Amino acid sequence: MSSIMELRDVTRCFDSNTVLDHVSIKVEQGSFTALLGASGCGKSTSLRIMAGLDRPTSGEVLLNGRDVRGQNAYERNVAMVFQSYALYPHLTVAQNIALPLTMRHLSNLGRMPLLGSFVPGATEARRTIMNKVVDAAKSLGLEELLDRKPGSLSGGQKQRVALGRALVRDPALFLLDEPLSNLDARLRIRMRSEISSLHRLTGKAFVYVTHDQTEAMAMADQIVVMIGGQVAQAGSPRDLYERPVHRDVAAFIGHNAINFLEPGDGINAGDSIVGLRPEDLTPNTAGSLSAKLEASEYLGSEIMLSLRSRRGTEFRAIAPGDYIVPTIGSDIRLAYEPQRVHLFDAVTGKRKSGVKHEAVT
Ligand SMILES: Nc1ncnc2c1ncn2[C@@H]1O[C@H](COP(=O)(O)OP(=O)(O)OP(=O)(O)O)[C@@H](O)[C@H]1O
Repeated sequence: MSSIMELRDVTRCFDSNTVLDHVSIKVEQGSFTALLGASGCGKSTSLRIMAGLDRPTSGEVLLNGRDVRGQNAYERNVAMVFQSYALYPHLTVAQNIALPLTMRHLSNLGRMPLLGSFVPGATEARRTIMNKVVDAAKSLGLEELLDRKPGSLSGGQKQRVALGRALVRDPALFLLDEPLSNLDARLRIRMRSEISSLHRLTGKAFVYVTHDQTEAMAMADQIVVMIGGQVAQAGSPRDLYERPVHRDVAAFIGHNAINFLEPGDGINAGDSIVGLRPEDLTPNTAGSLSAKLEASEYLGSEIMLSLRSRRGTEFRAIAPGDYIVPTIGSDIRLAYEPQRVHLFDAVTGKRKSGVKHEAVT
């Protein structure tokens, strides 16, 4: 498959501050790529460079295989959706959605409400634009709101208008910068599936910036994990969950924070750090790992157990919802599948393979 967008060895410095450090990212045609990482890791800067709103200090930016470093944002066929919606408060929903088309297809005079009708071709152009606006509004459930002003809309509706404005441009690439972070948790989940549907509907590539791993896991087919201005790992959600190349990636991915156990915590893996997810560790009287039970949280379908190793490390395990929780303070045994153990170098944090590990009983 060919890339619609590629950052090739991009570095971006602001004075002496290197914000992107030799970043390479490939976005395939029609894919959904999430740029995931903590605040300040360089996600937005990468997206702005893709959009043409910022330029790399060195490295290449390829849109459809062509170097676009010399092109401004408006010359690239990409649409960007911001967290802040960036809507014009004095324009109606229809006018906000139509804006990129009116700017492109109507002259200053043609845009004027009355005089515009005397400009040759303007009426026809307006009709075409209105049809596109109505189509976009239909696919986003905004038909009823076309005459309203942004001030009277909810956060979710405003974000839909911002998406509509991107949609009417029929761009080659959609760039979305934390578009859901101003919404409450329930609406975020709903909008998440709406954005996924929009992606399927358009068949275009989406690049989506987020610091929320759940969002990235739920929507993306490629996740690019960025740490400190570098790409730590790029791959499918499953790759990243099952084979994180670094302990920091392992710590970032997964609904429950992964446990890191050190030598002496009960699993002998030489001097490696052992990564074991709570969902891969469960109470079992025949289990090989022993720990003190410190607390339990009943979550309905499962019970989250907080434990402490004999060396003093805190970690967590998950028991099924019908597990009879022993007295707090007692020692319990836990089992895990050996293939679910991740081993990381204690110094570099890099994933190790081929190192044996066994429980110390
Ligand atoms: N115009 C600028 N001038 C100086 N420093 C900047 C500029 N833009 C970004 N930075 C710095 O670059 C770093 C990366 O910023 P960026 O916005 O790309 O991070 P991010 O991962 O998107 O973070 P967030 O999730 O908080 O938006 C930050 O330390 C930021 O302060």
